Amino acid sequence: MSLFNNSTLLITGGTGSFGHTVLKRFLNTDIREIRIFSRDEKKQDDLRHMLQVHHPDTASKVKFYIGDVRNPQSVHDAMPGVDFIFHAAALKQVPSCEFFPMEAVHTNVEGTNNVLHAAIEAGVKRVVCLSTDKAAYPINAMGTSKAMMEHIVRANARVAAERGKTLICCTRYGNVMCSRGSVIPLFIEQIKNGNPITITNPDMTRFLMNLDEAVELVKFAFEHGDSGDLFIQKADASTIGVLAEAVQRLFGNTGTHIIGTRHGEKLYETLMTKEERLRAQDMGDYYRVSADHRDLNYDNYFVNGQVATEADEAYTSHNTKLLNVEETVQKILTTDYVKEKLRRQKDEDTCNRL
Ligand SMILES: O=c1ccn([C@@H]2O[C@H](COP(=O)(O)OP(=O)(O)O[C@H]3O[C@H](CO)[C@H](O)[C@H](O)[C@H]3O)[C@@H](O)[C@H]2O)c(=O)[nH]1
Repeated sequence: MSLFNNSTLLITGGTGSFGHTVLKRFLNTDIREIRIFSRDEKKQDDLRHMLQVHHPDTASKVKFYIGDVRNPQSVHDAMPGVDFIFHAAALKQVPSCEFFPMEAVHTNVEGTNNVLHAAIEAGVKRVVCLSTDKAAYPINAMGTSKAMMEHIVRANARVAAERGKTLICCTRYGNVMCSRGSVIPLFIEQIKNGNPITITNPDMTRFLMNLDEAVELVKFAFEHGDSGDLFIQKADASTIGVLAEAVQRLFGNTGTHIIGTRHGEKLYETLMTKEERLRAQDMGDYYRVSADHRDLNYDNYFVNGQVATEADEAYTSHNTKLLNVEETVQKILTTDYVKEKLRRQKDEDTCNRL
């Protein structure tokens, strides 16, 4: 019997890549209902049809709610009967949030607050919120809004823990390979169209994760999280130059074109700050960073002597293991997206030969 036995799971932003992967993982379990909450009726309709075609026996477990995390009433209306929430709804594109930062505030900051207030009010048992490495030492609007989201998670977790019903925690992960709007699908399309691939800066590094790993992290947080915890998955990284070569090795070389760093981009990402690293608990494949459970009466927590406040180094995509081209090829081959694109390419090649 799983932890989800006979329960209802709500996924905000449920029609995205993360939601699809959660459905793939949980649909055939003893879960009672998966509730998809999102804004776009077309994406919901596409998902509904996909379920009808590929999962006719279990499709009825999935229920669709049109709404927007920005709208507290729509969030409230989706809550009755919910046991657990994976909060994935977000604006996540760095350049677009730079141009429209208030939109990031509305969705990532206010939207998260709406979800957590509604969850606490409805007595939801557990909520896992999804954050990003861009929230650690943020320099762009998207990362800053996600950093604020993490603070809102901790503040609401504290209130919820006092009331004793809802456990709220958070996960933070790096780039999810082949998620919507990300660089690997762009490189593949550019190659397929015979164009050079556009590289911002070949020396930039990014943590690489696949969608299954992202879901695994959320599941780990769900199973092991205490109130206000932040969970981080250990991950390898690669430079964008190496990533580009790996994609070219699989799909062909149509040349490269350097376009320069985009608005708000960092040379490398930080998954865990120096301050968090000092108090992180190593849990094998994951780190747990517990919330500071003191209240505002600091006199009660007086400690003699000097207390260290930071580790020597943050955990970054520059100082984690950097994959070489072959290792990056193997890593990107773990994604369904790349496997499917290669299979189609092979079919097209066979057709052309006939
Ligand atoms: O034409 C391009 C576009 C991007 N890149 C580089 O490729 C890397 C990855 O770019 P993505 O656009 O895929 O990802 P970002 O690091 O910008 O992160 C974005 O995509 C992630 C998904 O993996 C998360 O959603 C994240 O929140 C979101 O900001 C970056 O170093 C970027 O500079 C290029 O070289 N050429």
